[in-house]
Order: sequence, then C-alpha cells, then structure tokens
Amino acid sequence: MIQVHDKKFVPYIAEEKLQARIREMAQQISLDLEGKKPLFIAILNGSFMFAADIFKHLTIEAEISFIKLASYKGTKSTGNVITAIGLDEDLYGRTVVILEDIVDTGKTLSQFLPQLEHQQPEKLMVVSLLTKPEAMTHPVHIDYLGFSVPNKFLLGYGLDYDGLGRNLPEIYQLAE
Ligand SMILES: O=P(O)(O)OC[C@H]1O[C@H](OP(=O)(O)OP(=O)(O)O)[C@H](O)[C@@H]1O
Ligand SMILES: Nc1nc2[nH]cnc2c(=O)[nH]1
Repeated sequence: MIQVHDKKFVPYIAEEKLQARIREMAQQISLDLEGKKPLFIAILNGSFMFAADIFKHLTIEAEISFIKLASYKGTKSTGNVITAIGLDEDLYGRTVVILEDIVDTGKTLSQFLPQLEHQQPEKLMVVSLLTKPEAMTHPVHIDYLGFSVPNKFLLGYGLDYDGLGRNLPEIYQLAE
C-alpha cells in the first residue's frame, strides 16, 4: 500500500507483467505495419512512459511526435478536453498511430480523432495500454489494447494523482 496526497493505492499490475505485454504489443504492431513508416503520436502527459517503452521495442521504421491534451483534475474527468501543445506534422496519406496510456470515458479521443481525420491520413489507429469498458461514455475503437480494467482510478507508469505518482514503474489502484 502507498499513499499519494490524501489517498491510498494498492499494487495492481506488476512491472514485469506490464513490460511483457508491451513487448507483445510492439511485436504485433511491427508485424502489421511493416513497410508503412507509421507516424506515432503520443498524447502527453500520461503516455510518456508507455510511448517510450513501446517505441523502443518496435522493429520497423517509424516516426514519433507528441501532443498534449488534458481533461482530468484530481481523480475525476472535467469533461473538458484542452489542447495544450498542438501537432506540427502533416498527416495526409500517412499511417497514423495514436499512443494513449488509458482510454477511460473516451472523451479525450472522441474529441481528438475527428480533428486528425480531417487531415486525411491513410489510416488512423489507436494503441492504448489500458481501458475501462464500464466507464466508456464516448465509444472509441482501440486497435491494440494492453489491459481491460475495472472502473477504478489508477496510478503509476505515467498516470498521476494531482501531479504525483507518474514515476512509479508499476500500476496501482485506488484502495477501497
Ligand atoms: O478517456 P478519457 O476519460 O478522456 O481519459 C483519458 C485521458 O485521461 C488521461 O489524461 P489526463 O486528462 O489525465 O491528462 P494527463 O495525461 O496530462 O495526466 C489519459 O492520458 C488520457 O489522455
Ligand atoms: N491517473 C489517472 N488518470 C486517468 N485519466 C483517465 N483515467 C485515469 C485513471 O484511472 N487514472
């Protein structure tokens, strides 16, 4: 059990299990997108660790870029997604792969994906380490998923509680 600010969290996904799944996902993506020179777009802040780990296990030619979107404050979605750093790349005709740490309500991606579609990429795919099917109010198709998890607030491996906990190498769940 660990404490961050006022809340207690219990271990949920161990580092070895995370890393093994990420390697499998990278292998599958490499097989499927061979020769496509995909452009990966990681959504900051939360995805920085996942993006780095998955990207280094890819065995194909690929590019990566970053965009900053945010909607969470404390342990709740504000329902208001803001773009804090935009995207410079031209997506026309490209295979574009979004990297997310978590798709929770689906609000962030359901607002962001249409903006990308507008630029007419050849293909637009989503990779997410985590999703919470019970929380999804804005359905988002996930092409490559790490783990499906219950509707409880998670911490660690990029995911924060009011700015803290992102550095934890494993994932924790809010204690009952
Ligand atoms: O599906 P949703 O309910 O929209 O939630 C998913 C979003 O929430 C997290 O970002 P957050 O807004 O917490 O910002 P951060 O990545 O900077 O912590 C996560 O990285 C996703 O982008
Ligand atoms: N830290 C954290 N951020 C999130 N953003 C969307 N869902 C979550 C979650 O469960 N934990």
